[in-house]
Amino acid sequence: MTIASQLFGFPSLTLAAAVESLLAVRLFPDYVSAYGRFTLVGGALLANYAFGLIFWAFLYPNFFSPLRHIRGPRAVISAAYNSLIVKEGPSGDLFLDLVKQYPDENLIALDCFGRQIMVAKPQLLADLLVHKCYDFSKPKRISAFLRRILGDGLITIEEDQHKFIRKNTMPAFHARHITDLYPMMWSKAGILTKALNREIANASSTESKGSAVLELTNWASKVTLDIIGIAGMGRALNVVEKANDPLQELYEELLEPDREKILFATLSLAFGFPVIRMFPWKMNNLFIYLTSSLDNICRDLIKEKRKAIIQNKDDHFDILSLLIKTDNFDDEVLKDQLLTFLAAGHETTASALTWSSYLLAKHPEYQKKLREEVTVALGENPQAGDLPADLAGVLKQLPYLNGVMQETLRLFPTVPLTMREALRDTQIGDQFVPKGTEMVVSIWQVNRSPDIWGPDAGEFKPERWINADDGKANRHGGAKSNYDFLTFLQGPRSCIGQEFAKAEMRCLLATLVTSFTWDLAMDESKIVPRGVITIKPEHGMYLRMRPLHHGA
Ligand code: HEM
Repeated sequence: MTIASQLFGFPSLTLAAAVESLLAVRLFPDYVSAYGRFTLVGGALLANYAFGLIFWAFLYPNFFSPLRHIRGPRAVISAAYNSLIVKEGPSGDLFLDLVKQYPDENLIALDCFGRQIMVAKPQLLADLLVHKCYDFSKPKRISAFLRRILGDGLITIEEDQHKFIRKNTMPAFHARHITDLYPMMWSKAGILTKALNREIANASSTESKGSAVLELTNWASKVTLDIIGIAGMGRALNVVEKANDPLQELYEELLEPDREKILFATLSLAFGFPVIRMFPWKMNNLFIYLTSSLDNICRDLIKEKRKAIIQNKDDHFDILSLLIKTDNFDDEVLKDQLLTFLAAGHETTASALTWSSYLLAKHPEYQKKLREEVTVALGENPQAGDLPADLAGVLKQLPYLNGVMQETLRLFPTVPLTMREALRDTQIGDQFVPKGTEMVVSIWQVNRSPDIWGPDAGEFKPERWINADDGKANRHGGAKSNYDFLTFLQGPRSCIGQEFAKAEMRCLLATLVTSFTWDLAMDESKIVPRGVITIKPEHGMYLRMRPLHHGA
C-alpha cells in the first residue's frame, strides 16, 4: 500500500504529468507548438488522474491489495455512509443484512476501493479494540468533524496524548466515586418528576383524566444535562426547572436528527468539513455558530471554576476540578475536555432513558414488574421517603431494573457504529491490514446478532440479565464473551462513563416507574432511531403519562 500510494498517489501523478510534459516538449516540439503548452499539461494531468482513478478503483483492490481476498458488497456508497442516509427502518439493520448475506466471513469489504472493512465476528474485536488498540485511530475525517463539537477531548485525541488524559481523568470514574453520586442523581430524578407532574397538571383536561401527552427526549436531555453539570463541573445548571437554557438549546439544535443536519454531517464525514465549508450552505454558518457558542460557554465556565479553586471555594470532586487540580492542563485543553464530557455525558444517557421508556411503553407487563420490584425495595413513593443508606447497593441488585436497563442498552446502543483507521501496517487475526485501512464496527449488529443472542435477538427480554437459578441480576445477559455486548465498546478506548451512565439510568428509571404509568401516544411506525453519532427517535418520543401520586 505504501509503495502504491507513493507511486500512484495524487502528488506523484501530478509530478509525473509535469515530467511527461517536459519530455513531450523535448521529443515532439512540432506537436506541442501545434496544440499549445496548456493543452499539453492539461492533457497529461487528465490522463494521469484517469489512470490513478482506474488504478485505485479497479486494479489495486482486485489485483494488488492485501485485502483483495476479503469478500463483500464493495459498493460505491459503502454501508457505513449508506447507514446515515437510509430512510427505511433503523440504519443498523443494514449491517445485520450484510452479515446474513456473507454468513461465513469474519471480515466484509464494504466499499469499491476495498479500503473499508467491517469486522463481522466479535473474535477479531480483541485485536482491534484491545491488543492493537493504538495501531488504530478514529478516521481523520471523522475526528476533524467531531473536533468541532467536542474539541480535542478524550474522544478525539490519540496515542500518548490519549493515554495521558485518560489516566488523569480515571479517578473521577472510580466505582466509589460513582457510588457517592447516586444521591445527587436521585435528587435530580425527583426534580424531574415534579416538573413532569406540573406539566401534566397544566396540560390535562377532564377528558384526559389527569394524564397528558409529553415529549420525553427533551426532558431526558434536560435532566441528564443537570446531572453532568454537577458531576462534570460542580455546577447546578437547573435546566429541568427552566423554560429554556442556552446550553441545552445549543445541544438540542446541534444534535437534532433532522434530514438537512444528517445530510450535512454525512457529507462532512465523507469528504471532510473543510471541503463542505467551501459551499454556500446555510448549514455551515449554523454549525459554526452553534459550536463556537458552546466553546465560549465552556471557556467562561473554566474561568469561573479556576477562580473558585483559587479562592478555595471549591471542595467538589467533579471532573473539571480534578483536571484543574492536576496542574497539567491549560485553559484551552480544559475547555476541550469539558466540551467532551458535557456532550458525551448527557445526550447518550438521555437517549438510553428515552429508549427504555419506549420499551416499557410497548411492554406494559415489564413496566408493572419493574414498578412492583422497586416498590418492594424502596416503598410506594420512594421520592417522598427517606433515602436508604446504601442507595447504589439496593438499586444495583434489583433484577428487573438491571434487566430493563441492559436490554435497552443492547437493543438501542446509543452509539450504533464506530470506525477506526490503521495508523500503520498491522494485523487483525491472521489478516494483514495496511496503513490507512478503515475498520468498521457495527455495535448494533453485534448487539442484535442472532448467532450470539439466539433467534429472539431482536426481542426485548429483560430475563436474559436475570439468573434462571437464583433470580439474581447478572452482567452477561447469557452471552459468552465481553465482545458480544458492545454498547460501551471494550479496551482502552471504551466508554469511560459507563458506570456513571448506568447509575443515572437506575436512578431515573426507578423514579419514573414509581411516579407514573405511561403508554405510547404516537404511531409506532414513526419511531425510528436516527442520528449521525448517537441515535434518537427521529420524530420525538410522545408518551401519555399518568401520575401515580396525586399532589406530588
Ligand atoms: C448510555 C450511555 C453511554 C453510551 C452508550 C456510551 C457509549 C460510548 C462508546 C461506544 C464510546 C466509544 C466511542 C468510540 O471510540 O468510537 C464512548 C466513549 C466515551 N464516552 Fe461514553 N457512552 C455513554 C455515556 C457516557 C457518559 C455518561 C460519559 C461521561 C460522563 C461518557 C464519556 C465518554 C468518553 C469521555 C469517551 C471517550 C473514551 C476514550 O476514548 O478514552 N459516556 N462512549
